[in-house]
Amino acid sequence: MEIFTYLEKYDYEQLLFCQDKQSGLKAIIAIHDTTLGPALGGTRMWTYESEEAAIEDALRLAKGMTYKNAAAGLNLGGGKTVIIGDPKKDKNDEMFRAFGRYIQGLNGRYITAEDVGTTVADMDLIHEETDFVTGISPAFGSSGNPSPVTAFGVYQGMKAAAKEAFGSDSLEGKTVAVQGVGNVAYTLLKYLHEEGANLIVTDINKDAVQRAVENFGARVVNTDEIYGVECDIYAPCALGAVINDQTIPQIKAKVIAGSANNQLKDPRHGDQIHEMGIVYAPDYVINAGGVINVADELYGYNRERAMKKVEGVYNTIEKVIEIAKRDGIPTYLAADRMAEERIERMRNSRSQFLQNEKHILNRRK
Ligand SMILES: NC(=O)C1=CN([C@@H]2O[C@H](COP(=O)(O)OP(=O)(O)OC[C@H]3O[C@@H](n4cnc5c(N)ncnc54)[C@H](O)[C@@H]3O)[C@@H](O)[C@H]2O)C=CC1
Ligand SMILES: CC(C)CC(=O)C(=O)O
Repeated sequence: MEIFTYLEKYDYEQLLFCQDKQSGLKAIIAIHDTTLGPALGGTRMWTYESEEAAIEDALRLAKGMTYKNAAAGLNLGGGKTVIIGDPKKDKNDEMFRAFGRYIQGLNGRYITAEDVGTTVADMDLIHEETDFVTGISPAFGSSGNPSPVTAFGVYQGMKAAAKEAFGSDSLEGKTVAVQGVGNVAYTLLKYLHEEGANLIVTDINKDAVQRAVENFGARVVNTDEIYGVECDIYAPCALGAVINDQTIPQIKAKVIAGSANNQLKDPRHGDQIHEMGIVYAPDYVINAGGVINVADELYGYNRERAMKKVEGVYNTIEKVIEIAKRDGIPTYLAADRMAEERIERMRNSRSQFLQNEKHILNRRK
């Protein structure tokens, strides 16, 4: 990859490589756009096939955060970190402390939180070195683990998409195929089970699948069978690029609504599912609950206020569907337009993000 060509093409502001030999830290922080405010996005720890794959993931995820935060109405820009390593084997306290110092060095241009492979305990270690971290332990006045709140937002967005596809937002009796039964999906399954949905699940982790069977009566399928199962709603809740040339011909669902980031392998896959009449709830709109929740920490965290805002994911999905119908475009494009228009309006009145006391996480103390 020609890095500067890529950065220029998609208008990235900054890409940082952070290395600490002692702890084994190899982190990549990507800051896409800070027009709306400091870049807020989680830290993913993953075993990447190559350094190039890690860079690409950081860049794609950071751009996704710009759009997510803009579409959610947050005054925040987009950034993301990936740490190269196995979250089950390669973590140590010094690694997250070293990473925290790198974040501190950015002086508020980037604020982090959890993502796949990182936990509240990891955020607490980062917090030893910097205040520019959210989703730390509630004992610090923080919001804690964002995953259950992300799940609540996905549940709301799924209902709004179901309303469009089936004429009612009730999920009772609907069959939902959930791919990945991790932190977000587990709580999502709980909401769906409580509403009387039939559940089909898959995961590479057998224990995770077993929990879903025991607690929610879910039926299990193999990981490669989930795309083609008979269902009303397909909920991708594992990793990205799952809507692609191989999977699209198998999909029987009328709605795609799940938490995974970057679900479309390429934009043209969004066009294809639109042509098939599938109601697609754009990933970064439906999964914004977590970031809406952690962003509330900037105002002194208030759980009730945060949950009220997350409930708004229902209305945002409705709005995206409305724009798509009005303009005769797929929902992924409608969401992009909505986000880009908001950023453009702000860009016209202010350019680069400038640190001020509003962005310092001192009010939660
Ligand atoms: N945690 C959060 O608050 C947010 C998460 N997301 C996105 O939602 C997705 C899930 O996040 P979490 O639940 O936090 O992650 P997680 O790591 O807890 O769960 C992911 C699950 O997917 C499973 N998995 C991995 N590869 C698979 C495959 N090929 N087939 C089936 N299952 C597979 C894993 O075993 C794991 O159980 C990710 O894409 C994440 O970026 C997006 C917004 C916020
Ligand atoms: C997990 C969130 C708090 C932020 C994030 O990185 C995301 O929404 O993908």
